[in-house]
Amino acid sequence: MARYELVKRSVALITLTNPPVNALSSPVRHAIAKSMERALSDPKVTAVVICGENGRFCGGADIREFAGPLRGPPLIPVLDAIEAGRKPVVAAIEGVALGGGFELALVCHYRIAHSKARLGLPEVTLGILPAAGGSQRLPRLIGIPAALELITTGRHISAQEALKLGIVDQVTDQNACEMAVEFALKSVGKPLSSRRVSMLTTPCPPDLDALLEAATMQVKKKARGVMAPLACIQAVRAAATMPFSKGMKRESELMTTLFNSGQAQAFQYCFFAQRTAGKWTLPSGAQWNNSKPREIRSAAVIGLGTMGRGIVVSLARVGISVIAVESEKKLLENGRQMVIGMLERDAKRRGVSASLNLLNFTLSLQDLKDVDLVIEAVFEDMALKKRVFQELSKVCRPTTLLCTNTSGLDVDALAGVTNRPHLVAGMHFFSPAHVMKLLEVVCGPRSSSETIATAMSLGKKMGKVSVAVGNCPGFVGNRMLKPYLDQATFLLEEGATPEQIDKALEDFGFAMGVFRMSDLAGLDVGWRVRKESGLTGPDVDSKNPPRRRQGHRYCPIPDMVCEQGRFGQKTGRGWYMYDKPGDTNAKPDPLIQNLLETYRSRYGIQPRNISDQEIIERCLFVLANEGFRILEDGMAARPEDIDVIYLFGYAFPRHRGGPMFYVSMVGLERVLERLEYYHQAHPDVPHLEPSALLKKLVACGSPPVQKWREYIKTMHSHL
Ligand SMILES: CCCCCCCC/C=C\C=C\CC(=O)SCCNC(=O)CCNC(=O)[C@H](O)C(C)(C)COP(=O)(O)OP(=O)(O)OC[C@H]1O[C@@H](n2cnc3c(N)ncnc32)[C@H](O)[C@@H]1OP(=O)(O)O
Repeated sequence: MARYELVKRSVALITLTNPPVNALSSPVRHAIAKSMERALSDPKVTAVVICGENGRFCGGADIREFAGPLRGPPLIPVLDAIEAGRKPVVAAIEGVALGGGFELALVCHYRIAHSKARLGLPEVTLGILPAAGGSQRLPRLIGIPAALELITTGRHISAQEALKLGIVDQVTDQNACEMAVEFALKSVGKPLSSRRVSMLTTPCPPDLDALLEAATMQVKKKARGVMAPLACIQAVRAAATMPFSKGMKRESELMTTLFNSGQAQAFQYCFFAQRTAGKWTLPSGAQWNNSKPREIRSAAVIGLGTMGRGIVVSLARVGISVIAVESEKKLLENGRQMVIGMLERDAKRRGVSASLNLLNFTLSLQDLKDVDLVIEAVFEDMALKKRVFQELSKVCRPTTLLCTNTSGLDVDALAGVTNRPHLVAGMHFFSPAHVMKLLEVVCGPRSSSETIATAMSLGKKMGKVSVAVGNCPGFVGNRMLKPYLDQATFLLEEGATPEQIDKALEDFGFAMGVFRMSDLAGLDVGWRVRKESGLTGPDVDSKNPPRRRQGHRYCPIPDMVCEQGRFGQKTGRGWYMYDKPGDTNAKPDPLIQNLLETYRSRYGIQPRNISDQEIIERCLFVLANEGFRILEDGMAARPEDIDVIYLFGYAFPRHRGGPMFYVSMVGLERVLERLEYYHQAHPDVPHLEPSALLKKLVACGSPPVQKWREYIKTMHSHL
């Protein structure tokens, strides 16, 4: 777990050896402690260098250990012994020094970093704070403002930025370990007291209170209801106002509170869920580690609407040449200008040059003969998409992969019109596609493992979190969204207002409630889908019987809002009113209030007081209930995949872990009982009926979410 060797006759080289990231697991902590003891007591040793195997210094504490009781030596005394030692210790930082790894570097007397190394204290993103002295040492080393920013955001910084901030002493393009050994030899005999960061006095700005207050306001606004950033601020305050030993005590108290809050578990679950989601499987036995993706050098995107433009940008900025296709000259020109503007702004932000030379624009599908992969992003109309796929089938070489960005149509039906159904898959991006991290990779029954491997790997290359899902209407994300949206509108019928529902969801942790979010996305999109599915429109007899469609309860209020030309922010009116079209400041609209009152009296609905608890339970339990059905149907391989989809595609609050993790924390028994209660009250809403899987899990003693997979027996697994 750590290798000890003597180099240059007098330098003890301690190499952490815990692949893949040299995390500070119990055996590693033990090995560091033993190696340091040996180095400090060996008279031949004059200096020590600590580095990590395989070009990675250290990825921090072993996060998996947080789930159980602490075993092995605690980290803090190990670190204190390094700092207090009488021989100079140099950290040779290659790859990453994160969290506890960064804290390890901070107790070394000198830090040498490779120019490509990245450093940071990402604990806040795991719902905790740097609790091995990081929150106390970093402010002493670089001052309060800079430390506050790094600790509350968890941002990784480059070696160059670390040098500028005074975190590292030297940056090198050469072997950091060899440089550190040379550096260590030169440090022998120099006084160490000023190199012990815990002994430094924190440079304290005169406006400390104002600074901390501003930081508090900022994190409260950015991460509603999240405890960790607030605890980080309190820890930094301790670094500014207390001696080191007292600050360490405060750091530890804050850490204990966070550890027991439940939020830390949710964040840490998210960390592993995100990594688990990349490990896809297909019923054929093909999976992430036995299927080879193809390399994609060139791609085409058909349709330059909002989605198509974002997809072009996502591809071009990772060096893939793109042919963008539109059907009319004006649309093509408009699309070209938008894409170029987006790429230029993106490049400016990242400090690189825009890869405009990778772009080609055309009106003709004939130009797609030689591309490796096509992503179709035309209007959401099956007949149109089928025509495009038939045409592509004729034009593209037989090995070209054909993907669709449909948000819910049958991918296999599209595969069926081509001469290569095995090379067809869905690549469902989320809007705006160059910003949103989620990609649902839709595996049709005929998609080959190579096709799925390629789509997943292309997603990763574009910086997306890709999740493999089965081919069913709405796939995973949008399939679950429908019952959630339905509940929100049923609650309107029953007496709630858009403001009340939004506030309950925002207090739960969503950045935006469902109605505010719908106004942002545009209400016309859902209206068009409802018309196409025969739920509304001139051909539907809305009065006979009222408030029912296709055998189930239906709320026509969203249609009535659209009929008034209220499509959300873009028209300046939606569920809320805005000062002008395009404004984002949502204000309650008396006209909506009026519409709701008129509607209720027309249908003889007596409005009732609805509690926030009912709003949360009905909206979120029904969301998870559909998630259970998706697992039963084999359309998602595991609950982690569903949670990742909701975290990255629908901004589900991370400190709640995702809908499936959330209900597991509420307690499945309670969720079942509440769904039964609501279903009894609303028997015409089938989505409220508890799913068979939920009942089964409760009957089996409500196992933790990581174990649900063992209880899911799907007859027809699609993944
Ligand atoms: C009750 C009071 C308790 C008081 C305790 C007080 C004492 C506290 C002492 C110390 C506390 C320290 C806090 C920490 O250090 S928290 C950890 C901080 N570190 C991080 O957040 C880094 C997390 N990792 C990453 O960001 C990346 O993995 C990275 C290192 C950048 C590498 O990225 P990449 O190359 O893309 O690789 P993957 O992300 O796919 O990871 C590869 C596999 O490694 C696993 N992994 C990564 N980091 C860790 C880790 N820190 N612990 C455990 N496992 C880790 C990851 O899950 C992947 O695994 P697999 O291949 O199985 O999927």
